[in-house]
Amino acid sequence: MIKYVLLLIFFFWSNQGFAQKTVLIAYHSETGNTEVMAQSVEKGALSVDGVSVVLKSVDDVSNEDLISADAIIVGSPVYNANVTPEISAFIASWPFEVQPLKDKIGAAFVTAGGISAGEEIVQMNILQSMLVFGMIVVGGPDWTQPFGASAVTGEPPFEVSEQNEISEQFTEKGFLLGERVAKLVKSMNSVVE
Ligand SMILES: Cc1cc2nc3c(=O)[nH]c(=O)nc-3n(C[C@H](O)[C@H](O)[C@H](O)COP(=O)(O)O)c2cc1C
Repeated sequence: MIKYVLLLIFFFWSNQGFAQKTVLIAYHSETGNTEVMAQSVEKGALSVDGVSVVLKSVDDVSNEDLISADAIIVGSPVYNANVTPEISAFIASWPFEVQPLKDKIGAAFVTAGGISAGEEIVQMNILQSMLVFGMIVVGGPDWTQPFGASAVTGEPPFEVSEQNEISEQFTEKGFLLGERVAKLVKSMNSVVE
């Protein structure tokens, strides 16, 4: 009898979403600011028990990383009110045939020199691209960060020093975004076709 109960538990664990979920955080950073935000997003995701987190620069992300992730959070610096060429090329390289990224959770974070000099546009660009891949896009946990997380790095009073000391107000939003995505991914079971 006990054998059948254990078998049943294993069946549910492996098929009904109890297997450990993975959050992939993929970012590009030239001067370190977006990397600092990515680390805050990572801390937030790691604060949720039972979720594994992979943090990588986009140069190191493989198709296998993308396909095996249950959630993908993309971070970009704002360049001329757009994602950087590296993030654009990264998203353009995502596998598309047979929709392998469909129903994965997607989220975005950015860093920008100026206040309202492109952050929301770039967050939305990333989320819009994710929608093309059939992903389920989410923002932060409340109205103060509806499109994900962003940090201002070049305009007073938020200019960062050479140590990339981003204001805690922004890193906290990165943390909350990572935490939200991890909580959501953990609560998702098998997805409807
Ligand atoms: C070519 C270039 C274009 C940029 N364009 C913008 C922009 O349109 N709006 C803005 O707020 N910041 C802009 N910035 C500033 C960066 O977004 C900002 O410094 C960012 O934090 C850099 O991220 P990183 O340190 O991760 O490379 C630009 C920077 C560069 C180098």
